[in-house]
Amino acid sequence: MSKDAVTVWNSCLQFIEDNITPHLFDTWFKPIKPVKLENSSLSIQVPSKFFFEWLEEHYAELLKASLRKELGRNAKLVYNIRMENKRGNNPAYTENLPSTKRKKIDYQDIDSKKGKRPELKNPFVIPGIKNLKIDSQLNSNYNFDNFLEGESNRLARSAGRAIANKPGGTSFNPLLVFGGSGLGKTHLAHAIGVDIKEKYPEKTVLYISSEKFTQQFIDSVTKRNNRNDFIHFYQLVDVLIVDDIQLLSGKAGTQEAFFHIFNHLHQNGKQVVLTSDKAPVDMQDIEQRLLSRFKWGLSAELQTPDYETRINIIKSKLFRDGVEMPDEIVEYLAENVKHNIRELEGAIISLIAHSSFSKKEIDLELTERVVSNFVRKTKKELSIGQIQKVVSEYFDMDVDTLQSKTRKRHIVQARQIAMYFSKKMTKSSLANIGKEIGKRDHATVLHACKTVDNLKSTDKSFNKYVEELQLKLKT
Ligand SMILES: Nc1ncnc2c1ncn2[C@@H]1O[C@H](COP(=O)(O)OP(=O)(O)OP(=O)(O)O)[C@@H](O)[C@H]1O
Repeated sequence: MSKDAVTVWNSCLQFIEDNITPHLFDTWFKPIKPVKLENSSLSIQVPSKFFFEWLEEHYAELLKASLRKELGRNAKLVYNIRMENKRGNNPAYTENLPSTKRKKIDYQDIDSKKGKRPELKNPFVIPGIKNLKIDSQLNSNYNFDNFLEGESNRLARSAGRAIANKPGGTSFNPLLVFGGSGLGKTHLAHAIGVDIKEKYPEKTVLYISSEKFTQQFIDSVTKRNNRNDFIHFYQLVDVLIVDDIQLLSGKAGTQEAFFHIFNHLHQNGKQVVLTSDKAPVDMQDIEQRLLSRFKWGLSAELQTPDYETRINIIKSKLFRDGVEMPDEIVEYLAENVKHNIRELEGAIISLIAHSSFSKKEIDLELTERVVSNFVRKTKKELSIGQIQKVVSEYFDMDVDTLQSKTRKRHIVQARQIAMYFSKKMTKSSLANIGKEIGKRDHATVLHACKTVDNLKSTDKSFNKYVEELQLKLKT
Protein backbone atom coordinates (compact mmCIF):
# COMPACT_ATOMS: atom_id res chain seq x y z
CA MET A 1 0.00 0.00 0.00
CA SER A 2 1.56 3.30 -0.97
CA LYS A 3 1.83 5.98 1.69
CA ASP A 4 0.18 8.52 -0.56
CA ALA A 5 -3.04 6.57 -0.67
CA VAL A 6 -3.10 6.52 3.12
CA THR A 7 -2.42 10.23 3.40
CA VAL A 8 -5.04 11.15 0.85
CA TRP A 9 -7.60 8.85 2.41
CA ASN A 10 -6.92 10.16 5.91
CA SER A 11 -7.54 13.71 4.72
CA CYS A 12 -10.73 12.58 3.02
CA LEU A 13 -11.80 10.94 6.28
CA GLN A 14 -11.32 14.17 8.20
CA PHE A 15 -13.57 15.95 5.76
CA ILE A 16 -16.17 13.18 5.84
CA GLU A 17 -16.11 12.98 9.64
CA ASP A 18 -16.98 16.66 9.85
CA ASN A 19 -20.01 16.11 7.68
CA ILE A 20 -21.78 13.09 9.17
CA THR A 21 -22.69 11.76 12.61
CA PRO A 22 -20.02 9.80 14.51
CA HIS A 23 -22.16 6.67 14.42
CA LEU A 24 -22.53 6.73 10.64
CA PHE A 25 -18.86 7.53 10.28
CA ASP A 26 -17.91 4.50 12.39
CA THR A 27 -20.29 2.23 10.52
CA TRP A 28 -19.55 3.18 6.97
CA PHE A 29 -16.12 4.75 6.81
CA LYS A 30 -13.97 3.17 9.51
CA PRO A 31 -14.01 -0.28 7.88
CA ILE A 32 -12.62 1.16 4.60
CA LYS A 33 -8.94 0.66 3.82
CA PRO A 34 -7.00 2.73 1.27
CA VAL A 35 -5.20 0.47 -1.20
CA LYS A 36 -3.37 2.51 -3.83
CA LEU A 37 -3.20 5.86 -5.53
CA GLU A 38 -2.42 6.02 -9.25
CA ASN A 39 -2.53 9.35 -11.01
CA SER A 40 -5.71 10.80 -9.59
CA SER A 41 -7.36 7.51 -8.97
CA LEU A 42 -7.69 6.30 -5.38
CA SER A 43 -8.55 2.62 -4.74
CA ILE A 44 -10.22 1.77 -1.47
CA GLN A 45 -11.12 -1.63 -0.10
CA VAL A 46 -14.64 -2.23 1.24
CA PRO A 47 -15.83 -5.37 3.01
CA SER A 48 -18.67 -6.41 0.73
CA LYS A 49 -20.71 -5.59 -2.33
CA PHE A 50 -23.60 -4.49 -0.20
CA PHE A 51 -21.28 -2.08 1.57
CA PHE A 52 -20.19 -0.71 -1.80
CA GLU A 53 -23.77 -0.21 -2.90
CA TRP A 54 -24.66 1.51 0.29
CA LEU A 55 -21.77 3.95 -0.01
CA GLU A 56 -22.60 4.69 -3.61
CA GLU A 57 -26.24 5.18 -2.87
CA HIS A 58 -25.84 7.34 0.20
CA TYR A 59 -22.40 8.85 0.25
CA ALA A 60 -21.30 9.19 -3.39
CA GLU A 61 -21.54 12.98 -3.24
CA LEU A 62 -19.69 13.24 0.02
CA LEU A 63 -16.95 10.93 -1.23
CA LYS A 64 -16.70 12.88 -4.46
CA ALA A 65 -16.41 16.19 -2.64
CA SER A 66 -13.74 14.91 -0.27
CA LEU A 67 -11.69 13.38 -3.10
CA ARG A 68 -11.92 16.46 -5.29
CA LYS A 69 -10.68 18.51 -2.39
CA GLU A 70 -7.59 16.32 -2.21
CA LEU A 71 -6.97 15.32 -5.83
CA GLY A 72 -8.67 17.95 -7.94
CA ARG A 73 -11.40 17.75 -10.58
CA ASN A 74 -10.10 14.58 -12.20
CA ALA A 75 -10.26 12.59 -8.99
CA LYS A 76 -11.52 9.02 -9.43
CA LEU A 77 -12.53 6.41 -6.90
CA VAL A 78 -12.19 2.65 -7.43
CA TYR A 79 -13.64 0.15 -5.03
CA ASN A 80 -11.90 -3.13 -4.23
CA ILE A 81 -14.59 -5.40 -2.91
CA ARG A 82 -13.47 -8.28 -0.76
CA MET A 83 -15.27 -11.35 -2.00
CA GLU A 84 -15.20 -14.55 0.02
CA ASN A 85 -14.29 -17.52 -2.05
CA LYS A 86 -16.64 -20.38 -1.48
CA ARG A 87 -14.48 -22.87 -3.31
CA GLY A 88 -12.32 -24.73 -0.85
CA ASN A 89 -9.67 -22.85 1.06
CA ASN A 90 -8.70 -20.43 -1.65
CA PRO A 91 -8.07 -17.01 -0.25
CA ALA A 92 -10.60 -14.23 -0.52
CA TYR A 93 -10.30 -12.26 -3.74
CA THR A 94 -11.16 -8.72 -4.67
CA GLU A 95 -13.36 -7.32 -7.37
CA ASN A 96 -12.70 -3.80 -8.62
CA LEU A 97 -15.57 -1.50 -9.44
CA PRO A 98 -15.36 2.13 -10.39
CA SER A 99 -17.38 4.63 -8.47
CA THR A 100 -20.44 5.41 -10.56
CA LYS A 101 -21.52 8.91 -11.33
CA ARG A 102 -24.99 7.68 -12.00
CA LYS A 103 -27.70 8.05 -9.42
CA LYS A 104 -28.58 4.39 -9.46
CA ILE A 105 -26.24 1.46 -9.70
CA ASP A 106 -26.95 -0.65 -12.69
CA TYR A 107 -26.32 -4.26 -11.81
CA GLN A 108 -27.04 -5.50 -15.29
CA ASP A 109 -24.21 -3.33 -16.46
CA ILE A 110 -21.72 -4.55 -13.96
CA ASP A 111 -22.63 -8.20 -14.11
CA SER A 112 -23.44 -8.69 -17.75
CA LYS A 113 -19.84 -7.95 -18.58
CA LYS A 114 -18.93 -11.10 -16.70
CA GLY A 115 -21.89 -13.04 -18.06
CA LYS A 116 -23.29 -13.43 -14.54
CA ARG A 117 -26.80 -12.93 -13.30
CA PRO A 118 -27.27 -10.08 -10.85
CA GLU A 119 -26.70 -11.20 -7.31
CA LEU A 120 -29.21 -10.99 -4.52
CA LYS A 121 -27.89 -8.29 -2.32
CA ASN A 122 -29.05 -9.58 1.03
CA PRO A 123 -31.28 -12.22 2.53
CA PHE A 124 -34.39 -10.32 1.54
CA VAL A 125 -34.98 -8.78 -1.82
CA ILE A 126 -34.75 -5.05 -1.40
CA PRO A 127 -35.85 -3.38 -4.60
CA GLY A 128 -33.20 -0.72 -5.01
CA ILE A 129 -31.65 0.36 -1.77
CA LYS A 130 -32.86 3.93 -1.68
CA ASN A 131 -34.35 3.34 1.75
CA LEU A 132 -33.79 0.35 3.88
CA LYS A 133 -37.33 -0.96 3.55
CA ILE A 134 -37.62 -4.31 5.17
CA ASP A 135 -40.74 -6.28 5.80
CA SER A 136 -40.62 -6.66 9.57
CA GLN A 137 -42.14 -10.17 9.37
CA LEU A 138 -44.26 -9.21 12.37
CA ASN A 139 -47.68 -10.64 13.07
CA SER A 140 -49.91 -7.80 14.24
CA ASN A 141 -52.35 -10.29 15.78
CA TYR A 142 -49.73 -10.81 18.46
CA ASN A 143 -49.78 -7.57 20.39
CA PHE A 144 -49.64 -6.31 23.96
CA ASP A 145 -53.39 -5.73 24.14
CA ASN A 146 -54.11 -9.43 23.79
CA PHE A 147 -51.08 -10.62 25.75
CA LEU A 148 -52.72 -10.89 29.13
CA GLU A 149 -50.70 -10.07 32.17
CA GLY A 150 -50.32 -12.34 35.17
CA GLU A 151 -47.78 -13.22 37.83
CA SER A 152 -46.23 -15.75 35.45
CA ASN A 153 -45.26 -13.21 32.80
CA ARG A 154 -45.17 -9.87 34.62
CA LEU A 155 -41.42 -9.32 34.48
CA ALA A 156 -41.04 -10.30 30.83
CA ARG A 157 -44.09 -8.32 29.77
CA SER A 158 -43.06 -5.19 31.64
CA ALA A 159 -39.52 -5.39 30.26
CA GLY A 160 -41.02 -5.80 26.78
CA ARG A 161 -43.13 -2.68 27.26
CA ALA A 162 -40.15 -0.70 28.52
CA ILE A 163 -38.16 -1.74 25.46
CA ALA A 164 -40.98 -0.78 23.15
CA ASN A 165 -41.02 2.70 24.70
CA LYS A 166 -37.28 3.12 24.32
CA PRO A 167 -35.73 0.55 22.01
CA GLY A 168 -32.01 0.21 22.70
CA GLY A 169 -32.30 2.78 25.47
CA THR A 170 -32.91 0.52 28.47
CA SER A 171 -30.62 -1.86 30.29
CA PHE A 172 -32.69 -4.76 28.95
CA ASN A 173 -30.44 -5.28 25.99
CA PRO A 174 -30.62 -8.00 24.97
CA LEU A 175 -33.94 -9.07 26.41
CA LEU A 176 -33.98 -12.86 26.52
CA VAL A 177 -37.45 -14.31 27.08
CA PHE A 178 -37.35 -17.97 27.98
CA GLY A 179 -39.85 -20.60 29.07
CA GLY A 180 -41.55 -23.85 28.14
CA SER A 181 -43.56 -24.56 25.02
CA GLY A 182 -46.79 -22.65 24.43
CA LEU A 183 -46.25 -20.08 27.17
CA GLY A 184 -46.19 -17.01 24.92
CA LYS A 185 -42.57 -16.38 23.93
CA THR A 186 -43.35 -15.85 20.26
CA HIS A 187 -46.42 -13.79 21.06
CA LEU A 188 -44.45 -11.48 23.36
CA ALA A 189 -41.58 -11.15 20.89
CA HIS A 190 -44.00 -10.04 18.14
CA ALA A 191 -45.84 -7.72 20.55
CA ILE A 192 -42.60 -5.87 21.31
CA GLY A 193 -41.86 -5.46 17.60
CA VAL A 194 -45.43 -4.42 16.74
CA ASP A 195 -45.46 -1.82 19.51
CA ILE A 196 -42.08 -0.39 18.44
CA LYS A 197 -43.31 -0.13 14.86
CA GLU A 198 -46.37 1.77 16.05
CA LYS A 199 -44.37 4.15 18.19
CA TYR A 200 -41.38 4.53 15.89
CA PRO A 201 -42.52 3.83 12.32
CA GLU A 202 -39.16 4.93 10.95
CA LYS A 203 -37.26 2.25 12.86
CA THR A 204 -36.27 -0.92 11.07
CA VAL A 205 -37.60 -3.83 13.06
CA LEU A 206 -36.99 -7.39 12.00
CA TYR A 207 -38.44 -10.60 13.43
CA ILE A 208 -36.79 -13.82 12.37
CA SER A 209 -36.88 -17.39 13.60
CA SER A 210 -33.45 -18.83 14.16
CA GLU A 211 -34.25 -21.65 11.74
CA LYS A 212 -34.82 -19.12 8.97
CA PHE A 213 -31.78 -17.12 10.03
CA THR A 214 -29.65 -20.27 9.83
CA GLN A 215 -31.03 -21.17 6.42
CA GLN A 216 -30.33 -17.69 5.07
CA PHE A 217 -26.83 -17.84 6.46
CA ILE A 218 -26.16 -21.23 4.82
CA ASP A 219 -27.53 -19.94 1.51
CA SER A 220 -25.41 -16.82 1.75
CA VAL A 221 -22.30 -18.97 2.11
CA THR A 222 -23.04 -21.87 -0.20
CA LYS A 223 -25.23 -20.42 -2.95
CA ARG A 224 -24.48 -16.76 -3.12
CA ASN A 225 -21.00 -16.31 -1.77
CA ASN A 226 -22.05 -13.22 0.12
CA ARG A 227 -21.62 -13.98 3.79
CA ASN A 228 -20.46 -10.42 4.43
CA ASP A 229 -23.59 -9.03 2.82
CA PHE A 230 -25.67 -11.27 5.03
CA ILE A 231 -23.94 -9.93 8.13
CA HIS A 232 -24.09 -6.31 6.98
CA PHE A 233 -27.73 -6.59 6.18
CA TYR A 234 -28.58 -7.64 9.72
CA GLN A 235 -26.25 -5.02 11.15
CA LEU A 236 -28.44 -2.34 9.59
CA VAL A 237 -31.60 -3.02 11.55
CA ASP A 238 -32.61 -1.04 14.62
CA VAL A 239 -34.42 -3.84 16.41
CA LEU A 240 -33.59 -7.48 15.83
CA ILE A 241 -35.89 -10.15 17.25
CA VAL A 242 -34.68 -13.73 16.99
CA ASP A 243 -37.08 -16.48 18.04
CA ASP A 244 -35.86 -19.81 19.44
CA ILE A 245 -32.23 -18.81 19.68
CA GLN A 246 -31.41 -22.16 21.34
CA LEU A 247 -31.71 -23.70 17.87
CA LEU A 248 -28.34 -22.17 16.98
CA SER A 249 -26.95 -24.96 19.15
CA GLY A 250 -24.10 -26.79 17.41
CA LYS A 251 -24.13 -24.44 14.38
CA ALA A 252 -20.72 -22.86 14.70
CA GLY A 253 -20.78 -20.82 11.46
CA THR A 254 -24.20 -19.32 12.12
CA GLN A 255 -23.22 -18.56 15.71
CA GLU A 256 -20.15 -16.72 14.51
CA ALA A 257 -22.19 -14.61 12.08
CA PHE A 258 -24.72 -13.90 14.80
CA PHE A 259 -21.89 -12.91 17.14
CA HIS A 260 -20.72 -10.20 14.71
CA ILE A 261 -24.25 -8.97 14.17
CA PHE A 262 -25.00 -8.93 17.87
CA ASN A 263 -21.82 -7.02 18.74
CA HIS A 264 -22.42 -4.42 16.10
CA LEU A 265 -26.04 -3.84 17.10
CA HIS A 266 -25.28 -3.75 20.79
CA GLN A 267 -22.36 -1.37 20.41
CA ASN A 268 -24.52 0.97 18.39
CA GLY A 269 -27.38 1.04 20.86
CA LYS A 270 -29.69 -1.09 18.73
CA GLN A 271 -32.15 -3.39 20.46
CA VAL A 272 -31.88 -7.18 20.44
CA VAL A 273 -34.72 -9.42 21.65
CA LEU A 274 -34.23 -13.17 21.87
CA THR A 275 -36.48 -16.05 22.87
CA SER A 276 -35.45 -19.48 23.98
CA ASP A 277 -37.05 -22.57 25.45
CA LYS A 278 -34.32 -22.66 28.09
CA ALA A 279 -32.32 -20.32 30.27
CA PRO A 280 -28.81 -19.44 29.00
CA VAL A 281 -27.24 -21.64 31.68
CA ASP A 282 -29.04 -24.66 30.23
CA MET A 283 -28.22 -24.03 26.57
CA GLN A 284 -25.91 -26.59 25.08
CA ASP A 285 -23.38 -26.25 22.28
CA ILE A 286 -23.64 -22.49 22.14
CA GLU A 287 -20.32 -20.68 22.30
CA GLN A 288 -19.42 -19.22 25.66
CA ARG A 289 -18.86 -15.74 24.21
CA LEU A 290 -22.45 -15.75 22.91
CA LEU A 291 -23.92 -17.16 26.11
CA SER A 292 -22.23 -14.47 28.13
CA ARG A 293 -23.68 -11.83 25.82
CA PHE A 294 -27.15 -13.28 26.21
CA LYS A 295 -26.78 -12.57 29.91
CA TRP A 296 -25.75 -8.94 29.47
CA GLY A 297 -29.28 -7.59 29.54
CA LEU A 298 -32.26 -9.24 31.16
CA SER A 299 -33.28 -12.89 31.06
CA ALA A 300 -36.96 -13.07 31.93
CA GLU A 301 -38.81 -16.34 32.34
CA LEU A 302 -42.37 -17.03 31.22
CA GLN A 303 -43.79 -19.45 33.74
CA THR A 304 -46.91 -21.56 33.66
CA PRO A 305 -49.83 -19.16 34.16
CA ASP A 306 -51.70 -19.33 37.43
CA TYR A 307 -55.40 -20.12 37.63
CA GLU A 308 -56.54 -16.51 37.55
CA THR A 309 -54.46 -15.73 34.48
CA ARG A 310 -55.78 -18.83 32.72
CA ILE A 311 -59.34 -17.66 33.41
CA ASN A 312 -58.52 -14.23 32.00
CA ILE A 313 -56.89 -15.71 28.91
CA ILE A 314 -59.88 -17.97 28.22
CA LYS A 315 -62.36 -15.11 28.69
CA SER A 316 -60.40 -12.83 26.44
CA LYS A 317 -60.21 -15.46 23.65
CA LEU A 318 -63.93 -16.13 23.92
CA PHE A 319 -64.71 -12.45 23.84
CA ARG A 320 -62.61 -11.93 20.72
CA ASP A 321 -64.24 -14.91 19.01
CA GLY A 322 -67.70 -13.67 20.00
CA VAL A 323 -68.48 -16.89 21.85
CA GLU A 324 -70.22 -17.14 25.19
CA MET A 325 -69.61 -19.88 27.71
CA PRO A 326 -71.01 -20.38 31.19
CA ASP A 327 -68.58 -19.64 34.03
CA GLU A 328 -68.50 -23.25 35.19
CA ILE A 329 -67.15 -24.32 31.76
CA VAL A 330 -64.51 -21.60 31.79
CA GLU A 331 -63.48 -22.68 35.30
CA TYR A 332 -63.38 -26.34 34.31
CA LEU A 333 -61.08 -25.54 31.38
CA ALA A 334 -58.78 -23.42 33.55
CA GLU A 335 -58.56 -26.14 36.19
CA ASN A 336 -57.81 -28.92 33.76
CA VAL A 337 -55.59 -27.47 31.04
CA LYS A 338 -52.78 -25.92 33.00
CA HIS A 339 -49.39 -26.17 31.46
CA ASN A 340 -49.55 -24.75 27.99
CA ILE A 341 -51.59 -21.81 26.71
CA ARG A 342 -51.55 -23.21 23.19
CA GLU A 343 -53.25 -26.33 24.53
CA LEU A 344 -55.75 -24.20 26.35
CA GLU A 345 -56.60 -22.44 23.09
CA GLY A 346 -56.77 -25.82 21.36
CA ALA A 347 -59.26 -27.07 23.94
CA ILE A 348 -61.47 -23.99 23.45
CA ILE A 349 -61.42 -24.41 19.66
CA SER A 350 -62.24 -28.14 19.90
CA LEU A 351 -65.07 -27.36 22.24
CA ILE A 352 -66.59 -24.74 19.97
CA ALA A 353 -66.20 -27.04 16.96
CA HIS A 354 -67.80 -30.01 18.74
CA SER A 355 -70.70 -27.92 19.87
CA SER A 356 -71.37 -26.43 16.46
CA PHE A 357 -71.07 -29.75 14.60
CA SER A 358 -73.28 -31.62 17.02
CA LYS A 359 -75.56 -28.59 17.35
CA LYS A 360 -75.41 -29.00 21.11
CA GLU A 361 -74.98 -26.34 23.74
CA ILE A 362 -71.60 -26.32 25.37
CA ASP A 363 -72.28 -28.03 28.68
CA LEU A 364 -70.10 -29.59 31.34
CA GLU A 365 -70.54 -33.10 29.97
CA LEU A 366 -69.32 -32.11 26.51
CA THR A 367 -66.48 -30.12 28.06
CA GLU A 368 -65.33 -33.06 30.17
CA ARG A 369 -65.35 -35.32 27.13
CA VAL A 370 -63.43 -32.87 24.94
CA VAL A 371 -60.92 -32.02 27.65
CA SER A 372 -60.40 -35.66 28.64
CA ASN A 373 -59.66 -36.54 25.02
CA PHE A 374 -57.46 -33.55 24.79
CA VAL A 375 -55.60 -34.04 28.04
CA ARG A 376 -55.17 -37.77 27.44
CA LYS A 377 -53.44 -37.03 24.18
CA THR A 378 -50.98 -34.67 25.77
CA LYS A 379 -47.93 -36.38 27.21
CA LYS A 380 -47.80 -36.51 30.99
CA GLU A 381 -44.51 -35.17 32.19
CA LEU A 382 -42.46 -37.47 34.35
CA SER A 383 -40.86 -36.14 37.49
CA ILE A 384 -37.14 -36.47 38.21
CA GLY A 385 -38.09 -38.55 41.26
CA GLN A 386 -40.03 -41.04 39.11
CA ILE A 387 -37.13 -41.30 36.67
CA GLN A 388 -34.67 -42.03 39.48
CA LYS A 389 -37.02 -44.70 40.84
CA VAL A 390 -37.38 -46.48 37.49
CA VAL A 391 -33.64 -46.31 36.76
CA SER A 392 -32.58 -47.57 40.19
CA GLU A 393 -35.11 -50.44 40.08
CA TYR A 394 -33.81 -51.41 36.64
CA PHE A 395 -30.22 -51.54 37.91
CA ASP A 396 -31.27 -53.24 41.10
CA MET A 397 -30.24 -50.57 43.55
CA ASP A 398 -32.09 -48.11 45.71
CA VAL A 399 -32.42 -44.38 45.01
CA ASP A 400 -30.03 -43.46 47.85
CA THR A 401 -27.30 -45.58 46.26
CA LEU A 402 -27.94 -43.99 42.88
CA GLN A 403 -27.55 -40.56 44.45
CA SER A 404 -24.53 -41.47 46.62
CA LYS A 405 -21.05 -40.06 46.16
CA THR A 406 -19.54 -43.42 45.21
CA ARG A 407 -17.37 -43.66 42.08
CA LYS A 408 -18.24 -47.32 41.44
CA ARG A 409 -18.69 -47.56 37.70
CA HIS A 410 -22.13 -49.17 37.51
CA ILE A 411 -23.54 -46.73 40.05
CA VAL A 412 -22.02 -43.72 38.29
CA GLN A 413 -23.51 -44.94 35.00
CA ALA A 414 -26.96 -45.43 36.55
CA ARG A 415 -26.77 -41.91 37.94
CA GLN A 416 -25.71 -40.51 34.59
CA ILE A 417 -28.56 -42.31 32.84
CA ALA A 418 -31.04 -40.86 35.36
CA MET A 419 -29.65 -37.39 34.63
CA TYR A 420 -29.82 -38.02 30.89
CA PHE A 421 -33.50 -39.03 31.00
CA SER A 422 -34.34 -36.18 33.34
CA LYS A 423 -32.91 -33.78 30.78
CA LYS A 424 -34.70 -35.51 27.94
CA MET A 425 -38.08 -36.09 29.49
CA THR A 426 -38.67 -33.20 31.84
CA LYS A 427 -38.56 -29.47 31.44
CA SER A 428 -36.27 -29.08 34.44
CA SER A 429 -33.09 -27.06 34.16
CA LEU A 430 -29.69 -28.75 34.40
CA ALA A 431 -29.19 -27.04 37.74
CA ASN A 432 -32.43 -28.43 39.09
CA ILE A 433 -31.75 -31.93 37.81
CA GLY A 434 -28.32 -31.85 39.50
CA LYS A 435 -29.88 -30.63 42.72
CA GLU A 436 -32.43 -33.44 42.79
CA ILE A 437 -30.01 -36.19 41.82
CA GLY A 438 -27.58 -36.14 44.71
CA LYS A 439 -26.93 -32.37 44.91
CA ARG A 440 -24.67 -32.16 41.86
CA ASP A 441 -24.08 -28.99 39.84
CA HIS A 442 -25.30 -28.26 36.31
CA ALA A 443 -21.87 -29.02 34.76
CA THR A 444 -22.00 -32.57 36.14
CA VAL A 445 -25.42 -33.07 34.53
CA LEU A 446 -24.18 -31.69 31.23
CA HIS A 447 -21.20 -34.02 31.37
CA ALA A 448 -23.50 -36.96 32.19
CA CYS A 449 -25.72 -36.22 29.15
CA LYS A 450 -22.71 -36.09 26.85
CA THR A 451 -21.24 -39.30 28.33
CA VAL A 452 -24.50 -41.18 27.85
CA ASP A 453 -24.75 -39.95 24.26
CA ASN A 454 -21.19 -41.13 23.59
CA LEU A 455 -21.57 -44.50 25.28
CA LYS A 456 -24.81 -45.15 23.42
CA SER A 457 -22.99 -44.98 20.13
CA THR A 458 -19.88 -46.91 21.22
CA ASP A 459 -21.10 -49.53 23.69
CA LYS A 460 -23.80 -51.92 22.50
CA SER A 461 -24.86 -53.30 25.88
CA PHE A 462 -25.01 -49.79 27.34
CA ASN A 463 -27.20 -48.73 24.45
CA LYS A 464 -29.51 -51.67 25.18
CA TYR A 465 -29.97 -50.54 28.81
CA VAL A 466 -30.84 -47.04 27.65
CA GLU A 467 -33.34 -48.29 25.10
CA GLU A 468 -35.04 -50.63 27.54
CA LEU A 469 -35.24 -47.88 30.12
CA GLN A 470 -36.67 -45.51 27.57
CA LEU A 471 -39.51 -47.96 26.89
CA LYS A 472 -40.17 -48.39 30.59
CA LEU A 473 -40.26 -44.64 31.17
CA LYS A 474 -42.63 -44.06 28.27
CA THR A 475 -45.26 -46.53 29.45
N1 LIG B 1 -50.29 -14.06 28.21
C1 LIG B 1 -51.00 -14.48 27.16
N2 LIG B 1 -52.17 -13.92 26.85
C2 LIG B 1 -52.89 -14.34 25.80
N3 LIG B 1 -52.51 -15.32 24.96
C3 LIG B 1 -51.35 -15.92 25.21
C4 LIG B 1 -50.52 -15.53 26.30
N4 LIG B 1 -49.42 -16.30 26.29
C5 LIG B 1 -49.54 -17.11 25.24
N5 LIG B 1 -50.69 -16.90 24.58
C6 LIG B 1 -51.16 -17.60 23.38
O1 LIG B 1 -50.71 -18.95 23.46
C7 LIG B 1 -50.35 -19.43 22.18
C8 LIG B 1 -48.95 -19.97 22.23
O2 LIG B 1 -48.04 -18.90 22.43
P1 LIG B 1 -46.62 -18.81 21.69
O3 LIG B 1 -46.71 -19.42 20.33
O4 LIG B 1 -46.15 -17.42 21.80
O5 LIG B 1 -45.79 -19.78 22.64
P2 LIG B 1 -44.24 -20.13 22.62
O6 LIG B 1 -43.79 -19.98 24.02
O7 LIG B 1 -43.54 -19.36 21.58
O8 LIG B 1 -44.27 -21.67 22.25
P3 LIG B 1 -43.20 -22.58 21.48
O9 LIG B 1 -41.97 -22.59 22.32
O10 LIG B 1 -43.86 -23.92 21.43
O11 LIG B 1 -43.00 -21.96 20.13
C9 LIG B 1 -50.46 -18.26 21.21
O12 LIG B 1 -51.67 -18.37 20.48
C10 LIG B 1 -50.53 -17.03 22.12
O13 LIG B 1 -51.32 -16.02 21.57
